[in-house]
Amino acid sequence: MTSPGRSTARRKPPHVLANAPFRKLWTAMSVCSLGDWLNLLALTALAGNLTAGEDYRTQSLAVGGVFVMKLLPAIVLAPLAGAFADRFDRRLTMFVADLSRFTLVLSIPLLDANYQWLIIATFLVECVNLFWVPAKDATVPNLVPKERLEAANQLSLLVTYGTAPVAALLFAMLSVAGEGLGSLIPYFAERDTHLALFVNALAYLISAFLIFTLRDIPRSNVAGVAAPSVPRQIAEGWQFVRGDRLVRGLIIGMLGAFAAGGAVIGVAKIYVQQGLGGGDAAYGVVFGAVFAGMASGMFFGTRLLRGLSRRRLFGLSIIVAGPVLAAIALIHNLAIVVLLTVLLGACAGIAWIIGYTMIGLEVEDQLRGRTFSFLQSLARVTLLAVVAAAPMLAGLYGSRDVTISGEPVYRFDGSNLVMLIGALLAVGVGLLSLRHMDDRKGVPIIADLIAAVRGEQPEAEHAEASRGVFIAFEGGEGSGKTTQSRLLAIWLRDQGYDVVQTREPGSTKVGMRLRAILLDAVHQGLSARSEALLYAADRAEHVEKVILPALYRGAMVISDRYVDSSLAYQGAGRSLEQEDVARINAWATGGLVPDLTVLIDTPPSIGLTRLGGAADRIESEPMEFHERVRREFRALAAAAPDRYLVVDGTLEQEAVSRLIQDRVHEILPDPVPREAEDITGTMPAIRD
Ligand SMILES: Nc1ncnc2c1ncn2[C@@H]1O[C@H](COP(=O)(O)OP(=O)(O)OP(=O)(O)O)[C@@H](O)[C@H]1O
Ligand SMILES: Cc1cn([C@H]2C[C@H](O)[C@@H](COP(=O)(O)O)O2)c(=O)[nH]c1=O
Repeated sequence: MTSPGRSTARRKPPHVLANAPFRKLWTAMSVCSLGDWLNLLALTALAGNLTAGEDYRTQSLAVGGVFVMKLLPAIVLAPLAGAFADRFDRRLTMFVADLSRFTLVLSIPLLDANYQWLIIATFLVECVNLFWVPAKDATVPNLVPKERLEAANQLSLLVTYGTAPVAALLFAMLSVAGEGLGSLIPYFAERDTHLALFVNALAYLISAFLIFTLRDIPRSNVAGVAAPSVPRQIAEGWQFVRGDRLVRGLIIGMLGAFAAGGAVIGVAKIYVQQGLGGGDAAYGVVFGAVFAGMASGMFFGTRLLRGLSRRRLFGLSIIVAGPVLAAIALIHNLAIVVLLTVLLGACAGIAWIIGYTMIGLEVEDQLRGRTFSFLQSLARVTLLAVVAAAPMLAGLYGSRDVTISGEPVYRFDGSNLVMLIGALLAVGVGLLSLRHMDDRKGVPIIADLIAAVRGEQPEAEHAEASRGVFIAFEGGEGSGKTTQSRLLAIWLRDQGYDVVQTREPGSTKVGMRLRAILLDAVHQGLSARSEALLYAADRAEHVEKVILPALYRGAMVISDRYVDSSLAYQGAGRSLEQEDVARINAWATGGLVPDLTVLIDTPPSIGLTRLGGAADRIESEPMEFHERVRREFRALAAAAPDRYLVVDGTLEQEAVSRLIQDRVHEILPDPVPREAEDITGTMPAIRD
């Protein structure tokens, strides 16, 4: 038996944080992010406290005003700030921005600011942030080699969001400490949020110092292209998104989740204060619970439900957020609300990570940046609209007591109402995106969920066929499927496996005739539905006559194309309803799903030029057709990453083979079947 062709170990490049200038910038980023979150908490809490004596409506609007001021500059001034970052000395921009933020934040406690100054200072701090962030983003590539850029960006993202729960905890602690300090230093008495604001200002000062000492940032910069305005980004992004059903479903889901989250953020301070009777510390804990939940959802959620289709998990997590939010709205108990908030955050975390990953994989390289900025711009606008509207709505509704025999037994106020509306929105949006994206139509979602919770594979008619291993190769024309399936079969046979190498269409007697009908260029004008049915008919024959018998006897089956080809070519390519194509194929195959699908992802512009001879009926389709096919393949892989290996088909053949072997190696059974070992075990000992 030959040993498997593992890739030779390469020397690991040093961790991106080993790079001293980047480490310094990253430390400044971390301190600033912590300051930013602390700022949000302290200012919304202060707005609530400054209007504590006022009626419910005034208080709601006061807190809402802070959120509006925090989001408004990003929408109005972002392109200007981006252009500034490209034209001026970035180090100086960041240093001056840090000092300005320090002064503005410090002015609030020092001047014992009233609400008007609080709002003005909030707006100005956010304007300054708009200059700091693009200058920082533009600096990272100056400090980090190209191959470590992705790792550097991941670390930036980690501190941007990872500091939120830390800031929430710090805020809760500073609020308690501020109260204690009040009895020692009279200044802090009745000024609960001031200590947090001092710490917030200090964070900006520390960042200013770090940036000042960071000499590696180039002084002059090449003038870049200014970022397009938010409305333009939205209009451009929509052009692409509206044509893609999956991305549309993802964006609807993510924006709905944002809107529901915005509703909670907008009323959180008032809800904790009025509904739960909590102070600033409780507000900090509830705020932190959202982020702790998000982090655990991103990390554990997708791992726990590994077997569930990603598309289903995405929709389900948004739907489940609805009842959780409704429970938060109605149960007036701080401990229970904190636990439910962690669960709510987990749902949001699952949806966010799946959505982001799927968009990243689904969207073409050259469109990805635009799609993300479209999503971000729309998310900002949605958040601004909801965060501004939520407290207003809460204020308009006011607060009402539910009475029994004249006795007040329950208080239902505007924040409860807003959260209930948010809950309904989450359920509606979750259902809508599930409708857009479900890839297992006809399979009951509850059964799927139970199977996933138990760690089982989704149910199929041919569960008993699982003695063998079924590997499918997918990809566009000339991507390298035939080459790689042949090489894999040789590699496996070398190791003693019983291998059946097959293909679609045309691996049975009937199938060969169907292949001729399907691919012969004389059959132009074949209707899309007939085409889909003919491919499904070939597949039904293939599964019954070739694949299942081989799997039953424990063989490794390698098929060049399977169901995904129909979803990509007939579904996306011919624009048939995806769920119809999925349904006829689920019926044709009895639900047999490959253990692993290897997608060889090759741009059609390259794959088509690799083919020799006259183009067949499908190869001669226009380039947009093949682009749609490629996108769908990638989306299918993104929806169930555990069951797919996506390989870059433009790599050298040997490199592609090695990646495939590495992945297949993980699912290989013992080449000698257990029964054979049992038999060997009972053989009489060989004597001379
Ligand atoms: N990684 C690669 N780099 C360059 N050329 C390749 C690579 N893989 C395969 N080829 C070549 O591209 C051509 C098409 O390969 P192959 O037949 O394996 O593709 P395919 O995906 O099966 O195509 P189709 O589905 O259209 O039959 C062959 O000439 C093959 O030698
Ligand atoms: C299985 C399957 C295939 N097709 C298309 C894709 C290709 O153009 C041909 C098969 O040719 P190959 O050289 O053997 O790859 O058929 C399809 O449209 N739908 C399917 O389900």
